[in-house]
Amino acid sequence: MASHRHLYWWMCVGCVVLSVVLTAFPANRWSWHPQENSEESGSMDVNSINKGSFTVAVSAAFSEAECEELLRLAGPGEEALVSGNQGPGYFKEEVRVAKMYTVNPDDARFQWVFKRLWQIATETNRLHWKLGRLKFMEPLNLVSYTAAEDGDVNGHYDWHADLMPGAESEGRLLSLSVQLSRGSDYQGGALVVGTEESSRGLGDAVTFPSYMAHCVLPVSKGVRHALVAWVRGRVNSDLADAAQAAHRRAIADGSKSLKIERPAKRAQLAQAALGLQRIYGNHLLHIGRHREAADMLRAVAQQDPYSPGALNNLAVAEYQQGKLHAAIDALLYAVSLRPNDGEVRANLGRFFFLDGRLPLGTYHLATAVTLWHRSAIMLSLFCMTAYCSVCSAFWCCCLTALGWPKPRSCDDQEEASTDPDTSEDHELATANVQDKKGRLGKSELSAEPYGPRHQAPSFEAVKAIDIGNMKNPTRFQREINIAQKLDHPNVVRLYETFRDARKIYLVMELCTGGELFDRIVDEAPSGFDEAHAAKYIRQILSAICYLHAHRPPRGVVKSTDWNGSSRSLSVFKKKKIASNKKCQCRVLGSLCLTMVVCKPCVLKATVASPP
Ligand SMILES: O=C(O)CCC(=O)C(=O)O
Ligand SMILES: [Fe+2]
Repeated sequence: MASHRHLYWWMCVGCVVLSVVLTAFPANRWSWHPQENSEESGSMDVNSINKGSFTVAVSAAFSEAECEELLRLAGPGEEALVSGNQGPGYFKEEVRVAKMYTVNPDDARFQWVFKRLWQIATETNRLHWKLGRLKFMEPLNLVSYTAAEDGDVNGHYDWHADLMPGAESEGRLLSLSVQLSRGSDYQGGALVVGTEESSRGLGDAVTFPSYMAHCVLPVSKGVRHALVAWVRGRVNSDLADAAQAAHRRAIADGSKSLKIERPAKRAQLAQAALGLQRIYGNHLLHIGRHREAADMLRAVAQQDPYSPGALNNLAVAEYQQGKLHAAIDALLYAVSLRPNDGEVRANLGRFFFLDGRLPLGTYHLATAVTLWHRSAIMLSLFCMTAYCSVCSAFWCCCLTALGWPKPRSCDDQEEASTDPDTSEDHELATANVQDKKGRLGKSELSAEPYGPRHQAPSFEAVKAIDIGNMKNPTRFQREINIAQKLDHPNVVRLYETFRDARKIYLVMELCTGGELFDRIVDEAPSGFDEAHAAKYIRQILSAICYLHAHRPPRGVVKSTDWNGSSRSLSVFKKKKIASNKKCQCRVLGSLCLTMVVCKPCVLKATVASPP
């Protein structure tokens, strides 16, 4: 035991050290600084600078030969399916389908490119953007968007903003995109900033503030290559206003129906207006207008629950308002759509933790840990809590100081239940959410799986079932669907299900009373009398009546929680039961269901009225 404890300890310490090192690794370590590279590469013709509504373009910033040279140096690039990380607690998904080559600032072959881009950035900023002092450039991305050959997803980059929340002193200020393909070499694939399609001229460079919503439409034929750069500097508060104004303008103009394909499993098509709303919602969240952010993101999630990050950021916005349960609801729904999303899992784990549901929190954080290293800190905290309260208190303080969410206080709870808008919010969240098959209906967003907020939360048990041992997964899924619909005080509730590669997890109501049979045996000597029996039988029959009324294909009889109500657990086939001579019963007319343990009189056609 002692050696186990040591091992545990060292694992925890290792996790924490690794996480701190990874977190603290300076973001600008690979950055390109102009001071070290002050030599200019020729002057820029200001006449080649064209100002649009949302962009400033420099025509022919790179010659045809230079564009070819860049493509030759960069090679075919790597798959870059996942992108669009919007910072801690934000969301990553298949926002982008492209191949990507990263150009590091210390790569001698590309120094002239960095210098040229720096010149474009500083010049357009001086003349038009006036975003403040530009400090340095990040590694460059050479991206290629290809039309899909086999009916798969065409290369694209869904609506996003390039902002990096949290890095105020060295945030992204300006984004640059250089067109490395001829406009006639591909179809679709336009870079749209706000509502403005940018130039397709070979070698043209487009600049726009990094807060601006933009996307690359799907390439339906050929390939589009582009070189993308981001310039960083201090993000001042004026930017927030400028960003809001720009987004509002973009949303107002965003009536064009812009369609971005999603993989076949996601039937929905992203609409321009919706994408812009999502970006604006994220932006509101970033600048601390949580309530407005939640309203905006909720509206987006209702129309397109697959909209990247909408549900996750909605949850963050709800949490920021103290509505922890609403945040959990949104994340449960997000997890059901994207079980392998680390950001969503990490947030769900944290929120379950804050809600005092440690096993669920641990489960979700553990799932997230491989995808998002910061969760390791929280997981370590869980581990340490098990052994040393002093250490866990210490780490709690550290994490709180680092800005991790504080545990929900009683005041928060009060606020959640008394907030006059809660019900309205919730109603909004419930309406018209589409499930995976595109059906309209209520989702976990609306499921209120923890009971009304004014009630004490019920406790749950998680049952893990090995997928490998499952004989008939379709039948099992059908059972789950039925069980999820059942809601009766004497029928065990199935709140939620989720799965990983090997197991399906059933989050069920916790029944702590043990088996009814054991109870009878235990109590029999002192007297498990008729009155006692009648009480339980009445509860069982009430459950049976309910099940029968709902006509599920199976019957359910439960053990008890011994808090006064019995709960069904065992599942039997009706047919099988009907042919079971010993236990056949004809109670309540047509009812066919096995009583695991019951008095002979109950099995007769008539029963006495319950007391
Ligand atoms: O492909 C482009 O032109 C722009 C890509 C982009 O927006 C990005 O990488 O952030
Ligand atoms: Fe971008």
